[in-house]
Amino acid sequence: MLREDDWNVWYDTLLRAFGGMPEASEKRELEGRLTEHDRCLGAWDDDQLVGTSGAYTFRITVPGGAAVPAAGITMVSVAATHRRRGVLTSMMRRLLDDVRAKDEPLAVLCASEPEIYGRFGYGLATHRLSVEVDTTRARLSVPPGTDDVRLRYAAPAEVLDACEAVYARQVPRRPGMLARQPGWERLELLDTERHRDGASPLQCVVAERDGEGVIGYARFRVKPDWDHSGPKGTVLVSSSEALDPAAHAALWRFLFDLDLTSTIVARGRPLDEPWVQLVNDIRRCDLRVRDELFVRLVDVGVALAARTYQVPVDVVLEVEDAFCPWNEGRWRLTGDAKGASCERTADAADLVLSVRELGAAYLGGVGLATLGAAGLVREVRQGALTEASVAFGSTVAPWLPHGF
Ligand SMILES: CC(=O)SCCNC(=O)CCNC(=O)[C@H](O)C(C)(C)COP(=O)(O)OP(=O)(O)OC[C@H]1O[C@@H](n2cnc3c(N)ncnc32)[C@H](O)[C@@H]1OP(=O)(O)O
Repeated sequence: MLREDDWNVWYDTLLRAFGGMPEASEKRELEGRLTEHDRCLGAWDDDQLVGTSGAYTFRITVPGGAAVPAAGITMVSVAATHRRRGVLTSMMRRLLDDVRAKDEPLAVLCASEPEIYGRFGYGLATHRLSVEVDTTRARLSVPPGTDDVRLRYAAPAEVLDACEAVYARQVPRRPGMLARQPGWERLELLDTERHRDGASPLQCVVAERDGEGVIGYARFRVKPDWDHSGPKGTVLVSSSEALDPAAHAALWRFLFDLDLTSTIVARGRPLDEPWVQLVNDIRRCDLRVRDELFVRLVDVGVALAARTYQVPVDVVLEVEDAFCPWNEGRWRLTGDAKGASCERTADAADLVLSVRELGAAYLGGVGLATLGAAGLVREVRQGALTEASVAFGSTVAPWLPHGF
């Protein structure tokens, strides 16, 4: 529990661990408001604060569309003077015990470094696509209906509610997305000098169709540049959502065609980004995959029963979980596209795996068969790995549009 008086020293301790750059006052103020002070931890050495961490009370979309309670572990730092003495380990112990006590079946986080959290049972469940497109060469062939979509510029704050309505309709459609908590929409509009990094203020274009209102939006900045051969500006895309293929194509064609620019940079797109299928020259897009969301099943039975499965599945999982031993043992998972149950069983195991692999596969973005091929899932009953892998899959790539 963080006392109001401790907030500034707590936040400064956190910032110092990330290099000590000061935050713009509007960002600091917003972070202060979004932080759940009753879920923050501090580690103290006498009167010296040497560790910070906390949790947000989220709901995350899982395959099938349910919004499942998940603790968003965040703001983890240990003072460099006290590193590698187990401070993070003791804070994670406390955090996960608290998550369990609150009956949240999942803990999720974005890692500063991917190596840190596997030891605590977090598996890498979603990835993000980063692109740097040479728009002097890459062009989009758009689907029918694209020209019926109207685009207009709008001040980002003025159309925020309409954009949020689009966002809210996307949340149940894609595993990994977080139901927006009050206040979080303001993060999307933060526009400090640090955010701009030499580019323009945040701009917004909304997509509309007669009778339907706003059906998509793109927020971006433009960084102008010129050399001896002419203009070579960059479009920096910060967020974009669209409700249908035509709106998506219209927005991205606009971004590709902006005058005086020759590059689009977008850092956090879903792996199944549709415009990638429309581009004439994929080699000009420089697609890179990065880690995004790590998932930890805190209550294996509740978590596995909360999602649905692409095809009927009946499998006994033997789960290893040294850090949260209450999950260890055998679980019978029975489910299909309508629902599932997951109960303890004394039956023989079909698959043996650690809770980390279960977390990686949970949102349907990483195949159990892929993990099995890496030697991380052991198949005891022949055929069980393929059956379970197909059932756990998702037709939509899981994705988290923003970090936390
Ligand atoms: C969700 C988030 O908020 S992500 C942000 C994480 N924070 C940062 O990256 C800020 C800068 N770094 C730090 O503050 C710290 O170095 C932390 C928080 C990453 C680690 O804190 P520590 O107290 O040093 O970790 P702790 O001593 O509990 O280490 C536990 C184990 O993890 C390992 N470990 C810890 N950090 C790292 C790392 N960055 N890379 C690789 N291994 C690591 C330790 O070596 C140790 O391994 P061992 O058990 O085999 O000996």
